[in-house]
This record gives sequence, structure tokens and C-alpha cells, in this order.
Amino acid sequence: GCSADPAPGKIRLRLSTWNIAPDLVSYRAIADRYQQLHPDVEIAVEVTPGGDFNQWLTTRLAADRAPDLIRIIPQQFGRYVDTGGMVDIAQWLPLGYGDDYRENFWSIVAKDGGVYGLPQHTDNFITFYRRDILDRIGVSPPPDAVDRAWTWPEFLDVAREVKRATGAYGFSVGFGGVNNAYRWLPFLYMHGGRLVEDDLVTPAIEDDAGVEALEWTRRWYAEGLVSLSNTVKGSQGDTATTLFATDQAGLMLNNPTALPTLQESLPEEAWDTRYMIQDVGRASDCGGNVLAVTRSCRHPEVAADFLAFLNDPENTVAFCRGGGWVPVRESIDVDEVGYSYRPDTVARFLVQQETVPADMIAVETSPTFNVVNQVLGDYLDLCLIGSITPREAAASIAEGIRNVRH
Ligand SMILES: OC[C@H]1O[C@H](O[C@H]2O[C@H](CO)[C@@H](O)[C@H](O)[C@H]2O)[C@H](O)[C@@H](O)[C@@H]1O
Repeated sequence: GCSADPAPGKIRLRLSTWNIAPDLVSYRAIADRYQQLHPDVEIAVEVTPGGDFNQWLTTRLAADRAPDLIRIIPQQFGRYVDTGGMVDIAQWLPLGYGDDYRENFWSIVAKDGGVYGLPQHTDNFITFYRRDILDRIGVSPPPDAVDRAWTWPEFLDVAREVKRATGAYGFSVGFGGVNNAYRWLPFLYMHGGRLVEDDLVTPAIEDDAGVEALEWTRRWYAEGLVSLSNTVKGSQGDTATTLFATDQAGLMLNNPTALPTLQESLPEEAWDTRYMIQDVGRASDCGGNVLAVTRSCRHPEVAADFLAFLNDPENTVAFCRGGGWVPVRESIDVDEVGYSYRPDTVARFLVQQETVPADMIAVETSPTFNVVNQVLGDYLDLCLIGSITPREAAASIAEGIRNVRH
């Protein structure tokens, strides 16, 4: 909380965010500008632990020592709103502040007449490839159009050849760790499957499409095309990018968090991107974050004012430019953002955004999804490592969804 003021008369706020270098720079710059306008406020930018996020935040909230402001993924946010961890900031926002946000994203924070945070940006997955490795095996990337992306069979054929060339794996996937099972759902949806019905609570994963999607993903590991250190739970934040940047995988399905590592570790000409792989349909990840004020904050009116400033159109543009993120404000013309690194790749994230399924977003941002996400991660991983069959995994995931108290 902001109980310990460092200088007399100063209001101290702590903002906690993922360890993503360009974002830390952007948040610091925005906080500095706010401090200049409000000399009585001091803002510290801190780094959130990745793997044990839920344990960390739950304990901090219980002890009333959570950061004042938290960057949190939409897939986990509902649970903290439900349990009173996040503050309704509606009364401190300028009138109509939400009008500019795309509806899908605004609905994540606007609940029961209150506003429990602000959606800051989104992102998704596209296909990365190592140019040098594809050149070596004489394979060309697919055409540069979202509807001409590699299909499942084409992608696995290329991945098998790439595996022979790397002597290790074919591709890596930006699962990023134990909290991110939902990043598998685009594969289910692009195969025509669904996790739940329209009511968001009745399981729908046990049909043919669901079992086939699980089977297909299982094959990645059974054939050694993907490392067993790169399952949902086996992965740590940067696993996918590290495998790709160290020549162990020549292809990668990942989001813009890969960019800072690639910038540091590979020459620009060594890699490029195309659109996300596709099957009978197209889909990609519902990435990004919400920024919220926690109940530990002693000065929620100041924290809310800072949040409104941080998310104003100008600061949103600056933030998205630095990190390669997709803005969720209607008024921002993305062509004018002027992305600072690999704008060609960022342009693909922007186009790919249109393929993120609305029904997938709806379930991922529903209040109980946090629990469903854990169940999905448990059985998905057991299936990927071959301990249970795809059909058993589908049945257990469905049972887990049924057991969640709605
Ligand atoms: O579940 C925690 C994950 O959170 C981060 O990822 C999220 O934030 C990223 C930056 O906004 C965004 O690209 C991604 O779509 C979000 O899921 C973090 O980068 C991950 O390491 C972490 O596992």
C-alpha cells in the first residue's frame, strides 16, 4: 500500500508491472511527466513476479500490502474484482472516459455499474521464422497475407524439416508459464472447437473438434517438434524466445514480448514474421493487460487520476510505440503510432488482431475463468507430456469446468 510516505507531505504510489524492458522505460517516463504536473506525488515502478503471480497478489492483498497499481491480465482480473481486491474508480474518471475503448475490452473492467480498472493494450500471436534456417533447408515462408498463412499440415511439414536442420526442435510456443493455459485456446478455436457454449459455463470441449485439437497439440511433443520444457507449465516467461534465439527452434508462435530479446540477441536479417498459422478457421491469442487500483491503496483518488493520465490517448500511443503493443482505444490511428522496432512485424500483430474470436474473449474474461484456466493447464500439460489421452484430457477439462462454482 502507500502507507509509508518517503518524503513528508508526498503521496507515494507503487505500480507493479511485468519485467518487459521497453514497458518499464515507458511507465517511468509517464510517471515522471505525472510527477512534474503533481509534485506532491511520487510513483515507484516495480516488477511483478511472473510464475507465482496469483499466490503473490493474493497474499499481498490479504496482508494489505499489494502494490497500489497492478498490471494484470484480463484472464485473471475477474477473480480479483469478484473478491474485492480491485477498487471501483468510476467516480474519479473524467466523464465518458470509457467511450473511446473498444467494447470487448471495456467490458473487462466495467462490471455492475462500476469501473474496476482500465484496459491498456492488447496483443496476440503470429508466426516467427528464422530466415537463415529456412534458407538452409530451401523452404520459403508463406505468402504475407492473413488468409494465406501456413495451415496446420503445412506448418508441421516445415517444422519437421526445421527440426532436422536445428538438430533440436522445429518450433517453440509462447505459453510463458503456469498461468497461461488460455494461450492454447486459439488452436482449439481455429480448429472449429470451443471451450464452452454461449452461456459461458457449459463445457463444449469434448466434441470431435476439441479432442482433435488436443491430439494435434500432443503430436508436437510426441514427435519432438517442440521441447518438453515448452509445455504450458514447463515454460517460463522467455522459454520460447530463448529456444528460437539460440538456434534450437527455427519457428516460433509468439506475441510481441519476444521483440526485446530478439533485438538484443539476433541480427535483424536473421528473422522475420508471417501471420499466425491457420486451420479450418483463424484465431490468435487474447493478450494484453488491464491496469487497476488495488484495495491496499490509501489514495485511490490519486491512483485513479494517474491511471487516467497513463491511459490518455497521447500516453497510450507512446506506450504502444515502445512495446509494439496494439492499442484498444478507437480514436488511435495505428498507422500514426510510429512503432520504434520492426514496424513490419507490429503491422502483422495489428492485422492479426481481427482474428481473435469474440466468443473466446468472452469466456477468457468471464469472472470464473481464473479457475478454469488452472484446470485447463493441469490436464493440458498431462496430455502434452503423454500421461493421459486427448479424450481423457477433454473429459477432465469438461468436468473441471462443471465443478467451478458460477
Ligand atoms: O500470466 C502472466 C503473464 O503475463 C505477462 O503476459 C501478459 O502481459 C504481456 C505484456 O502486456 C502480454 O504480451 C501478454 O499477452 C499477457 O499475457 C508476462 O509477460 C508473462 O511472462 C506472464 O506469464
